Amino acid sequence: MSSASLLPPADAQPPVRHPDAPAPGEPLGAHYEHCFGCGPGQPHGLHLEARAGDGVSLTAEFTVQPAHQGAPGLAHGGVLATALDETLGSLNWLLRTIAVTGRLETDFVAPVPVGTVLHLEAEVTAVAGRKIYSRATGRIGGPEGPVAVRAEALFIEVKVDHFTEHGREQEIRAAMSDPDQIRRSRAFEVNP
Ligand SMILES: CCCCCCCCCCCC(=O)SCCNC(=O)CCNC(=O)[C@H](O)C(C)(C)COP(=O)(O)OP(=O)(O)OC[C@H]1O[C@@H](n2cnc3c(N)ncnc32)[C@H](O)[C@@H]1OP(=O)(O)O
Repeated sequence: MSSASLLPPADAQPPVRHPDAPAPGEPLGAHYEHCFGCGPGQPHGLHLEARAGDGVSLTAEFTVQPAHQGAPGLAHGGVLATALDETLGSLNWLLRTIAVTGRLETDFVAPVPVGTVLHLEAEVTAVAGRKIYSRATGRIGGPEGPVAVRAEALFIEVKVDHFTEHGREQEIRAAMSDPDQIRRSRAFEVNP
């Protein structure tokens, strides 16, 4: 049961896949090397790998590591929420919109043991102005296995300034002098 703020308003529109979005099956890659969700430069990060699906949908996988435990041998709930957040955030690549999580509601349906591959799928359900509504599920035992976690979210579109104004200066400076980061950020730029 989702809260009222996750129900799209009456004037919401179906999402529109950007013409330059990666083709279905293509990996999306990391949006930032040091992202805890997807970055290759985070030793204990989730190293989540997402692939574009049809429309504004995607799939992703994340293998639960010993560093991700909450209880002995089981994934921490916050880490599972991170996997859902990252998966849902990756949808914005397909819209070519920069957006951050405003609200994330998570159901933990079954425990997820260490060593498990969490098979995630996510889709944008509606867009209303700056508000992007989406949902995701995570399954264990295979892409068709039982649901272990699910989430609904509201992402809010922001400008690149959101990061440059709020982020710590040393990381912002490092990111802005990294040609790969500039290339990834430009992918989001929308022509006026
Ligand atoms: C370079 C490439 C890198 C790309 C980088 C991509 C990173 C992805 C990483 C994974 C995702 C994350 O974890 S992102 C990190 C976690 N999230 C954050 O840090 C966000 C922190 N929060 C904020 O900065 C702010 O609250 C914002 C930007 C979300 C919203 O502030 P704002 O811009 O002033 O907008 P505001 O007017 O308040 O809200 C706009 C509309 O959204 C609604 N709204 C706002 N927040 C909520 C909410 N929590 N629940 C319900 N509704 C909400 C408002 O009612 C309003 O509706 P109406 O009146 O218009 O109807």
